[in-house]
Amino acid sequence: MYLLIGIFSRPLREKDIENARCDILPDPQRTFGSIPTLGEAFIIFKRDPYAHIPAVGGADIISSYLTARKSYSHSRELISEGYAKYKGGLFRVPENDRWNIIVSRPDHIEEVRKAPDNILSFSDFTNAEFFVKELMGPTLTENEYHIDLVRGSLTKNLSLLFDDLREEVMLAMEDNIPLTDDWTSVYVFPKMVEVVARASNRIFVGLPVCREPEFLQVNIDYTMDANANRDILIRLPIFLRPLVSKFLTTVPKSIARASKHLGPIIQERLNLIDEYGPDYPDKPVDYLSWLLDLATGDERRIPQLTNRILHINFAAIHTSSMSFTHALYHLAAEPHYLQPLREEIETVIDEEGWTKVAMTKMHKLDSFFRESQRYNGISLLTLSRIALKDFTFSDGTFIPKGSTISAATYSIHRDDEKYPDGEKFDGFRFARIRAQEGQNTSHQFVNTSADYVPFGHGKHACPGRFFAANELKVMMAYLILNYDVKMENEGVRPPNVAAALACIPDVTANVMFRRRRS
Ligand code: HEM
Repeated sequence: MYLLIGIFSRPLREKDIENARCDILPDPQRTFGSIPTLGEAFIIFKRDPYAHIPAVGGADIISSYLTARKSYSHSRELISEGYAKYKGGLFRVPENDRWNIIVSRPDHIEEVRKAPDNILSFSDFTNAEFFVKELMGPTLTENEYHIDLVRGSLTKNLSLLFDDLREEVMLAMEDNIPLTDDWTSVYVFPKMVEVVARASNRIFVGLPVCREPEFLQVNIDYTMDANANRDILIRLPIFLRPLVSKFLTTVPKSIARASKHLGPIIQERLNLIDEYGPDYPDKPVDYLSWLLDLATGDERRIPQLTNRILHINFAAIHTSSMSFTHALYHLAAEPHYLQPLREEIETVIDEEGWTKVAMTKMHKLDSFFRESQRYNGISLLTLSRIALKDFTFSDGTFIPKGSTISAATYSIHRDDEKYPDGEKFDGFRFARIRAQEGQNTSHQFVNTSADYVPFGHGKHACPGRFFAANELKVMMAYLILNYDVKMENEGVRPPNVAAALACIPDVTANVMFRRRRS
C-alpha cells in the first residue's frame, strides 16, 4: 500500500516506519541498481511488500543498491549464499530493476509449475527479460504459434527428420573440425555455434538455405544483438525503455538480411499452396512448412514468417551450442570418458544404425549430457515467472503481484543432499542410477523434476529439448567415433564464465583434435 497521500494527510506513525522502506517508484519489486531519473526524485514511502522474505545482502536502500550493483558479476555467489543461509525457504536477491524471489523447496517448485499462466506467467517473464515486444515485435508475444509448433510438430516428427539431422551434423562437423593425423588446435566455440546453426536450420528451413553462410550468420547475430540490446535496456529507467528500444532494435535489419535468402523460398511455397492447396506434391517436411500451415492474415507475409524463423533460432542456437561446449570441455579435460562412450556408441549403432531409437539406447552418452547440464547448465535460475496476481503458496508464503519468481537451479543442482558429491562432475552418475532395477526410464537427459530444472519444469519446460537432445547426441557421437580429443591445456577444463544469470562455457578456449587412432 503506497503511503504517498498518507504522508501529507497525517504524521508518520511508528508502525508505518517499521513497515516502510524508502523506495523510488511505485513498483513493488523495484530495487536501486538502475540509474536514478527525474521521476525517481519523487521519493515516496511504501510498505515493503517483501518484508517477510529474507534479502541476500540486506533489504535497506543502500545494501540493496550495492548488492544489485554486484549482481551482474556475482550472481552465482549471491544465489548460493541465499540458498545456504535460508535453505529450503524463499529468499530474494536484488537485480538492477527488481527483486528476484528465489524458491528451492520441491513443494514450492511444484506449486510454481502448476500455477496457471494468468497468475504466474512465463511469457510475461520472457517478454520483460528479453524485451521481446519492444525489440523483436509485438506479434511474437500476441500469437505464440511458433512455440506450439516446437512442442507439437517438431517433436512428433523427430524420427522422420532424424536422417536429415544426422547428415547435416556430420557434414557440418567435417567442415568445421579438420580430420588431421596430428593434433590440431581448434578455437572451438564458434565452430560449434556454426554446426548447431546449420543442423538446426536443416530442420527449420531445409536445404539449400541451411548451408548459406550469410543466412546462418544473421541467425547467429540476431541472438548476440538481442542480448546486447537487452543489456543496454535493462540499465535504463523503465520509462525510457520503449523509446530507446525503437532506435536500438536491429530486428528490422536482421529480417531484411534473412529475407534475401528466405523470401524467395517462402514465396515459392506460397505459390504452390495457392496452386495445389496446402498439401501440395513434394511439400517439404520442415518447420517453415508447419508455420505456413498455421499462419493466417498478415502472418503469411515474408517479414513476419522470417521473424518467426529468426526467433526460433534465437531459442535454439546459443542454448544448444553452449550446452554442447560445456559437455565437450568435460570430455576433452577428462579423455578417460572417451573409451567407454565409444564402446557404447559403436555397440548401439551396430544394433540399431543411426536412428532416433539408437540415441535413446546410449545411456552413458545421455548421462554425460544430463550431468553436464546439472553441473553447468546455461542459467543460474530457471522456471521464472512474473506474478500477474497476488499468489500465496500453500504454506502461507505470500508473493505480491508484480514479483519475479524463479527456481534456484544452480544451487539445487549442486546440493550434496540431492546429488551426492554434487560439486564433482561424474559423467556416468545417471547411467548408474538407470542401471538399477526399475530406474531405466527415469533420469534421462530430457526428464525434468523439481530437483532437475536446467530446461525448466512443467508446461513451459523447454519444448525444444527433445530436438536438442538428438542434435547434441549425434554431434557428440560423431565426434567420439571419429576424433581423439583433449584440451589444449591438458587435463584442465576452462572455468565457466558467469554473466548476470548466464553460465557460459569459456568461449575463448581451444580444444585439440586428431583423427581417431585407437
Ligand atoms: C540444450 C539446449 C537448450 C536448453 C538448455 C534450453 C533451455 C530452456 C529453458 C531453461 C527454457 C525456459 C524454461 C523455464 O525456465 O521454465 C526454455 C524455453 C524454451 N525453449 Fe529451450 N533450451 C534449449 C534448446 C531449445 C531448442 C533447440 C529450441 C527450439 C527448437 C528451444 C525452444 C524453446 C522455446 C520455444 C521455449 C519457450 C517455451 C514456452 O514459452 O513455453 N529450446 N529453454
